[in-house]
Amino acid sequence: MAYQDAAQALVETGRRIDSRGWAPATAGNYSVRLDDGSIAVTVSGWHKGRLTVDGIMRVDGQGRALSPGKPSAETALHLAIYRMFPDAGAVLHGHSPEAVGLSRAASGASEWVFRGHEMLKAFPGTTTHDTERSLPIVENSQDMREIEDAVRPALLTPGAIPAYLIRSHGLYAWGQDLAEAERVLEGTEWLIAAERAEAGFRRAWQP
Ligand SMILES: CSC[C@@H](O)[C@@H](O)C(=O)COP(=O)(O)O
Ligand SMILES: [Zn+2]
Repeated sequence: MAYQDAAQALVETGRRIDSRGWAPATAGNYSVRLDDGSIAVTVSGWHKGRLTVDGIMRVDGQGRALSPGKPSAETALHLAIYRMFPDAGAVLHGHSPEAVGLSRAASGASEWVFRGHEMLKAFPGTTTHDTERSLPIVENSQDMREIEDAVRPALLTPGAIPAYLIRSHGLYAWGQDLAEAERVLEGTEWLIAAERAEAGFRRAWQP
């Protein structure tokens, strides 16, 4: 993707993610891998529902700025995904209350397993509901290297989905392009919301 197209697409993605309540305050960050191997990424501190193309910049594979601005504080996590997965073309990060609530309720757990949902087919390569997929959960840190080191083994496990959850922080999702990354983010958010609803109904109907 060329830079101008990527910047415009990221602005529109930010509006959609914010409209779902997954980008409150200045939370979240987004990126796209460009044709020349550099990365278009959100500038740190922008409200992601109010992005303009001035809120997008370019960095190289080491996170060094190639255009004016301070890249997202979590740029290193985006770069880690691009390094691990050569086919990844876009990374999205949101802070939905549901995803963060799940990560805190499952305190101490290193994963949350989704079983039997038709929505599992939102994950690339999953063709049936009759299976299970694990969402890795890692502890939060202000040291991006710690998060990357903690999550890498789970992400490289065969059958891993292109998403993980940072406890008390938010959800990362990626795909070969922005549309696929958004589908994974949305599918994962839906699965979390459905399981929360299920838990509520089960509680309500307990004798
Ligand atoms: C509400 S602050 C959230 C930030 O600390 C961070 O987690 C985040 O997602 C956005 O940081 P940013 O540097 O704007 O990309
Ligand atoms: Zn964040």
